[in-house]
Amino acid sequence: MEMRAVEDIAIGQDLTPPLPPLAVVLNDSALSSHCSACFSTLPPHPFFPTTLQNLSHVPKNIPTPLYCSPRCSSIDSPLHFSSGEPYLLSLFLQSPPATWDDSSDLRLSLRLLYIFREHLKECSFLPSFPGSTTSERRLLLGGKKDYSFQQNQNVAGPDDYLENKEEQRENMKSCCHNDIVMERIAGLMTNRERLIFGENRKDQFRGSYEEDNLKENRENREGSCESTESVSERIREGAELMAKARRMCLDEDGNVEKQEEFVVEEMVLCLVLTNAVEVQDKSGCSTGVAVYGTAISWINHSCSPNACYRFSLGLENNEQPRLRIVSAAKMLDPGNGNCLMMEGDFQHPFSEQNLYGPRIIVRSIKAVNKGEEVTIAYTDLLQPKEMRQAELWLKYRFSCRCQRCVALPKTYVDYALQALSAANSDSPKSTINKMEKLSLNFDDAINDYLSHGDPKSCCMKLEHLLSHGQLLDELLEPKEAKSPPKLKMHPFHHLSLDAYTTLASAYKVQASDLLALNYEAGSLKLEAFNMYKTSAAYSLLLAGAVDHLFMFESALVASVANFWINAGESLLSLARSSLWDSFLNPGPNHIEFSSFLTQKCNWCCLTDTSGPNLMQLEEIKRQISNCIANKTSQVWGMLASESNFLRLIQNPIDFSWLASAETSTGLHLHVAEPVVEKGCIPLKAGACNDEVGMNLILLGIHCLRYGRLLSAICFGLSAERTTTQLIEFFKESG
Ligand SMILES: C[S@@+](CC[C@H](N)C(=O)[O-])C[C@H]1O[C@@H](n2cnc3c(N)ncnc32)[C@H](O)[C@@H]1O
Repeated sequence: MEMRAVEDIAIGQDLTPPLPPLAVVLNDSALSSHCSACFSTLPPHPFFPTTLQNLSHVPKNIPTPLYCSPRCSSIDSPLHFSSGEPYLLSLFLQSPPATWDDSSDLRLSLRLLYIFREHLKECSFLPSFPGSTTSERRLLLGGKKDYSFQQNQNVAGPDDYLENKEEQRENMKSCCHNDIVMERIAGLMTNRERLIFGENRKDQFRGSYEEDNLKENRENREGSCESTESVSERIREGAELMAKARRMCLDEDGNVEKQEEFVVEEMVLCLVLTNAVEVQDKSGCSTGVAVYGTAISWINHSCSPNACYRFSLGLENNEQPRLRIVSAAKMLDPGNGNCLMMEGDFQHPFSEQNLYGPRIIVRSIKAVNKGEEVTIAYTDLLQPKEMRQAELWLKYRFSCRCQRCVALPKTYVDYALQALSAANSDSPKSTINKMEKLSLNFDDAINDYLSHGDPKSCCMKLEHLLSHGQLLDELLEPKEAKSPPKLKMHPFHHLSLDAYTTLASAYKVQASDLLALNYEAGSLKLEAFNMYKTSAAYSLLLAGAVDHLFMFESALVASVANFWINAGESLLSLARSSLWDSFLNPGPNHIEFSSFLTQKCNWCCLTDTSGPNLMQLEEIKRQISNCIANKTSQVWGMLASESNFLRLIQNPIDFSWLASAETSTGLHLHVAEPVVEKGCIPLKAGACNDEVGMNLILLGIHCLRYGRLLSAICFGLSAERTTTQLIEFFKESG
């Protein structure tokens, strides 16, 4: 299945109304901070579950879902208890499973399994799924006696189907050897066979591949043989836990036989692994996981997608668009009733409460023609091709054949994400080995910060790796101690991009740790100030490097928007910091800050409060990025001064200097010439006589504005702050 546009659609438009999930759960870590029904942040006195179930059966001392209102509690808690979720949480706590570190996918699967069975009991006939409807019905309802269904006495319950346990098992097995039943439940693909057994029986790779792609696909698949086993082991362990939880919920002992098969649980778990999307809050942090209906779950992946999605927690008052995508099958045959039933018409038992859970909205990030396939990204698009392919194969068992993946030679972006600088003169084979080791060394350095809370060691190691491309064991015995540092990791390499993200955060943490230590000590203040500076510089470098790649791959818009916003906030926080008082007199803190935000920039539409008209997007983008380039050239020297690595970067926005750094070693990295117009007219500085500080503020405002403009493309104008809101924001944070 795939989804197509029903009409021509411009960039930055919603393709769906906000669609409610079939089922949704919070991550384990968000259970105590967010409402389990609507995902909003919990109030100081949250509400507990109101349940219809017999509470005496529910295990004690397990995390309880909390709610923002009695209404949310009454919507969600019956499902929480009926599905067996509390028992799964208790099993998780008693003996944490080896292959699952968070229970959310398993709890989501339990909820879906319950919902599917409720739905089947309420329908006198199954929706027109292709294939044997009877076997699907038998498969899902043929489980053990389920007391939670007793309320529906007037419809056929599971017991009416199969009383005998052996018969149930045999029936499940036979159902599962029916291809069609294995493939889908409620129209959603389970992918169970491929996930558990590796290759599909039908060779999905047969076809018109170019030789190179065939070879590469084979290598990716061979490389993941071992991981196929670990994936199936994980599914098996998860399904067993689900089965135990369901049996405990049914007032049984929860024992399962050693060789028992948990086919139904496996199918629903595989459906979750194949279709679930990670729910994120406004700041991009993952809060939970959800499965949506076919309108969303039938959207395929591309590494250069034309759409993205966002979540909406409240009711959006503005006019809601209709569904502007349909399945390819329906597009070809609009009268096809089978398809009609499958497209968004599946109603779960809680459908009257259509406000349940965070709703999803799909949005175009490129212009889409009528009839064109609508695609989204299942993976991080800032990974090079081989990494994306390996991840997609591991998680979904398909080889992506999108335009970006089949391009020969590779696209510029994929080339750049793996490029080494010309200073590297090793043979290709030793380069591959070295890169593998380097990658481990980067992971190790980042781990110092993330797992061991040691930002200082992390920064030291990462900067050394970035500027020398030298393995850490070489670091102990420097071979070329006297030679000047050379830029060996390319600034666009994916490891470099990861490193900038970590460095921006680790320097900021170090600075606040220092200030917390002793705010009054002058030397510490200076050190902290320098760390804030370096952190802002890394944020700017990250935004500049990804913006360069964005010029060649417009699907990177969501990432680049985020990086510009972070850079803007980081630069403005630096400019607003009271630490300036110690080193600059008078510092930019003395400037009437809001006057900067309200002044009109002569070269771009900085103070356009009505929000950008997306039709003029290209022009606005060009103007703002010119201002950014201009201001950057005036502050970069100051920002980069404390880091050996950053001093090697001549300009973090305009990378034309790299072309000359690429010497004669056979690597010809094409570096685009950025469109930079000189002579951005400075805003009127008012009483300010500190040029650096003023430029820093102007740069920060432009970065923020540019990031918000790009973010409006992916997430809508509501995500874009007006100038007035910006002033409020900085008044609060100042
Ligand atoms: C969420 S579903 C997408 C809809 C799916 N095509 C269907 O028929 O229901 C995810 C599954 O679709 C398939 N898929 C998605 N994108 C694909 C792509 N670019 N190439 C091949 N298969 C893809 C994979 O089997 C994947 O596990």
